[in-house]
Amino acid sequence: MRKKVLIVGLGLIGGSLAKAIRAAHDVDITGYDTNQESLIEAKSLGIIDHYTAVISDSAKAADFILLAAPVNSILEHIELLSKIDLKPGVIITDVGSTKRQIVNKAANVFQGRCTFIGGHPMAGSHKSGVSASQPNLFENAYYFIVPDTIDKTKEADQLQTLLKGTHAKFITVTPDKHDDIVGIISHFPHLIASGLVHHLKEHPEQEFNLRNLAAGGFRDITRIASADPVMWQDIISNNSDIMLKLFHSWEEEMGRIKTMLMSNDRDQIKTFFSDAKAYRDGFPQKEKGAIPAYYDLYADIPDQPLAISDITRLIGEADLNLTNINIIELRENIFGVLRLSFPTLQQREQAMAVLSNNNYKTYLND
Ligand SMILES: NC(=O)c1ccc[n+]([C@@H]2O[C@H](COP(=O)([O-])OP(=O)(O)OC[C@H]3O[C@@H](n4cnc5c(N)ncnc54)[C@H](O)[C@@H]3O)[C@@H](O)[C@H]2O)c1
Ligand SMILES: O=C(O)C(=O)C[C@]1(C(=O)O)C=C[C@@H](O)C=C1
Repeated sequence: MRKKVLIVGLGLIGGSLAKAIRAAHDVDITGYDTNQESLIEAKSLGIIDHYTAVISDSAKAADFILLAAPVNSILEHIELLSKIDLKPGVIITDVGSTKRQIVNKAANVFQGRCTFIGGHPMAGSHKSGVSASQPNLFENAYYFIVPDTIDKTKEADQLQTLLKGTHAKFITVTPDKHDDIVGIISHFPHLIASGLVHHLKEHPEQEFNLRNLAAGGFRDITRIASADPVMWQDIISNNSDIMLKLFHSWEEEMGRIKTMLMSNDRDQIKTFFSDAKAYRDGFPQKEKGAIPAYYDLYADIPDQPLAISDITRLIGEADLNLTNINIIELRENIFGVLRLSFPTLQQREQAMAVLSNNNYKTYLND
């Protein structure tokens, strides 16, 4: 019999997981989402087999339940599931970006009656919704597996087998360790990115229309500020104690920079940048999670009508999956640069070949 999977929340992550699971297994997938349109779209794309407006019957029949809604909705669903008579042996997991409250809540309400193993794939996007989902979103990304204190090796293996189509690299950590790690690498940077946008928005020189002048650098560093506010509201409020701890070290860092500028010591300024560059350049290039979120290709575009549509047509005809497109700079009568993002290295290489064969100049900037 085909195993039954219930996915609660069919957005970017739920939809991408459904696609990855389907790619590796012949399973029966039911979707539940408060947004009816997501369900209809998921069904019509063949991501799910069925959808439901109430989860109880599908939950009772499920072998695996994946909670992929925002963090607070995951907490609500854990509570709800604890009141349903679930199938013996069912494995429940989630993808929420914080883990202490989720794993604790599950341990408290399930009381060992069924298996809950927290999860968190370290890949994503500032885009949301099932239409942005991709089967290979998690390829080579780290995927945190976060059991509670009870030994759940056998069930964790079963979960990883279900998720093998993600081609992610599983790493087991405690809830405390998880929230500390993602605090520094994901949540705190998100606060800073949104803070930088506010900083620009509140700047007095608004008659120069600063947001139009903000070029590639500002756009790159603030890309994640375009992510879904509800998702981030839940993440930050669940991890606020760790954010507050990180503010101490951040303020110290800002203080060091300020002192360096006040002394205007040119050697020290150079060392500041060269140390940061050396550390960042040492990040693994071909793995997702750290950098790059996508595989970016840059192409010169002449200031001619239809140049962009010609490039996207060539990429579409080659059956390549363009995950993002961004015009870095385009002024009259000069070349602009188009940043094209692809989900895999291989697709980027194919796009490079297609564009070069059609006389477009392309670059990498990894
Ligand atoms: N986006 C990322 O980069 C990323 C990466 C890893 C983990 N996560 C985590 O994954 C989860 C989902 O994020 P996403 O990016 O897929 O968001 P998304 O907005 O694309 O999808 C969330 C889906 O959940 C649905 N939903 C909201 N409340 C619900 C409820 N009460 N019951 C059922 N469905 C509900 C929404 O309608 C939406 O379809 C979040 O917990 C987030 O923290 C996100
Ligand atoms: O690539 C992005 O846009 C993301 O923000 C992805 C990102 C991250 O911070 O790296 C965001 C939240 C998740 O919990 C995991 C991944």
